Amino acid sequence: MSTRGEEHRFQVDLRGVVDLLSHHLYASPRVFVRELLQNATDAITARGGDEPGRVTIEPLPDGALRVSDNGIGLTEEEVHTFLASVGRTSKRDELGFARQDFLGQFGIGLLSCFMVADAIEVVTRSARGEGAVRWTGYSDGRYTVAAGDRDETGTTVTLRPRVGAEHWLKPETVRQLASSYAHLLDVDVTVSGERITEPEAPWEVKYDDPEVRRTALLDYGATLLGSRPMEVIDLDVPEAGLRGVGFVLASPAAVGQGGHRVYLKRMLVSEDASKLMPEWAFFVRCVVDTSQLRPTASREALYEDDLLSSVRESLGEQVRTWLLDLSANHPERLAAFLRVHHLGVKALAVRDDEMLRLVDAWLPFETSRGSMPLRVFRRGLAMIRYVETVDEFRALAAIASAAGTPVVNAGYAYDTEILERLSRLDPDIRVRRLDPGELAARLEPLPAEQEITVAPFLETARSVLRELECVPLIRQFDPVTMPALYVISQRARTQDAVRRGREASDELWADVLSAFDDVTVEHRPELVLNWRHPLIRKLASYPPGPALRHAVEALYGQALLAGHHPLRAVDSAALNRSFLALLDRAFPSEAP
Ligand SMILES: Nc1ncnc2c1ncn2[C@@H]1O[C@H](COP(=O)(O)OP(=O)(O)OP(=O)(O)O)[C@@H](O)[C@H]1O
Repeated sequence: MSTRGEEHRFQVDLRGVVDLLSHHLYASPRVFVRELLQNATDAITARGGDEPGRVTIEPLPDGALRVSDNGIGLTEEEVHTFLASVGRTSKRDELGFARQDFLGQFGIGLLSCFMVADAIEVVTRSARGEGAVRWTGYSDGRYTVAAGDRDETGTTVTLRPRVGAEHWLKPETVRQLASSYAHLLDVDVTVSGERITEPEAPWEVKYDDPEVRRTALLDYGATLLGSRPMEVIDLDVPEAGLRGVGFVLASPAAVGQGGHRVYLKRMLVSEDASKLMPEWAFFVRCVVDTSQLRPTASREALYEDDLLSSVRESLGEQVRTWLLDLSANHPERLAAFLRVHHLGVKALAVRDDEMLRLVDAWLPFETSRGSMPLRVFRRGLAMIRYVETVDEFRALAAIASAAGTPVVNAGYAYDTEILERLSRLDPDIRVRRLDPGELAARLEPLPAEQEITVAPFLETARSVLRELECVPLIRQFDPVTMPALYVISQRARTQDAVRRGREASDELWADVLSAFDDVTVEHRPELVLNWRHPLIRKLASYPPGPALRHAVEALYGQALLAGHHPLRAVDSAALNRSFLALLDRAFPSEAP
């Protein structure tokens, strides 16, 4: 037996290959139009010279489609080599890399025509001389070569539709596909005699007035996006031969949603390309043309390589620069931007320090000092305090601010995470959730001699509130319009939760939970009565008795309601009881 066996060649079954392409490579048969156009433009590039490139697309009355170019053409030998072997291409160098001038590189593009055609006829005449050649390939793998009938250099490809795929070759379909793929090509492309190519990419058109250019580009964005974008950003990455524009959407977008329109050497690759921009720039939709990025084999997406990742970085940088320029020179436009995209920007600020900085400097937060960016709010404060719910903010903002403890309302999505991350911008920034208990402790007590005079009233209040598991305090605070404030400290809240859990659970759990219940110290919610309120002063001078007890219950209920605290059954009962009793006192007898 010889060590070196007989050599054989692979037999490739064309039907299997086409099946593979149509089911696993291309998303839709529509790409055959692009592959034909790409081959034609590559051939025009290969020919060079001064003659303007022309591609003529003609849907024929019998349902066939004819695509002609005045490119370099093929000799008979090349026809055998390139058209009849899968994976052969004239556009790769010896090392297998795609040559700079062409987009084709795999030698499979023409096969995509078999998704819509049973037969492909190529009539070609090479610029290198020789006569014209006619090659006809069939989807079952046969092909024929004969002398062709063609005088000018170039190639004509004719597709005869396969049964069921006729609609792909219809004039309207072809026109629409060709113009979507090829409208930016710098060769002349016509469909049924109508020119579909534009002389220049919209972002390359020169204008004397930058405002006129901006308006024209925004109009262009409107036609692409279906609604007018709010801003347009020029994009330029020379090392990737990339130029284009980014449109800032005028309505809120979600992170990771919607892609970009990418042209490769002016041929559309994708209307929905992802990964071109960093994730945080979710509010931008790009339209770019690049000469250096690589397409995937289907040419429907960009190949993820080092160049793409450096492009992404540099585009992100350009959007950042634009944002910084906006904040420095057009604050009103930045404000408009944030009004639309604040939620997305906040979502990113939780992960991206640059966005965090932007939020800190520019995004208005609701605070007890009014609506302002955090950077302004925290000026001169050793500690940023926030409350976690909108209700808590409504209840505490005025008091906190009067007590010299300004607070931020962190009751909306991402607020707490953003606040807790602020120290990443500056390690000196300290942030803490406001504990209402701590706030109560900061309210001003009464002078000692006054304390003594209010002692009897406080005693009545204590006995009324004991049943409601609450303790009274008297302090003087602003706003004077607030008679009483219900305060539940974080520790009281925890203790309360444990107790409620224990009541609702079985014995075993009750034992487990009681281990957490620090019985040695009672942390009760507090009802802080405001000495500055005239009603409280009046009540303090009142003799103890049922009227005073009902007044305390009513104040308790009102404070719960004002702070949007949940009402337990006992709380509602106290509120009802006091309300009716006080009404009854207001109308002691029948009307005269
Ligand atoms: N219109 C044309 N004019 C001249 N040569 C052509 C034309 N169409 C195809 N060819 C030749 O046929 C070869 C194979 O074309 P095909 O479209 O299958 O692959 P490709 O363009 O080389 O690569 P890709 O698979 O990436 O498109 C090309 O390399 C080219 O040499």
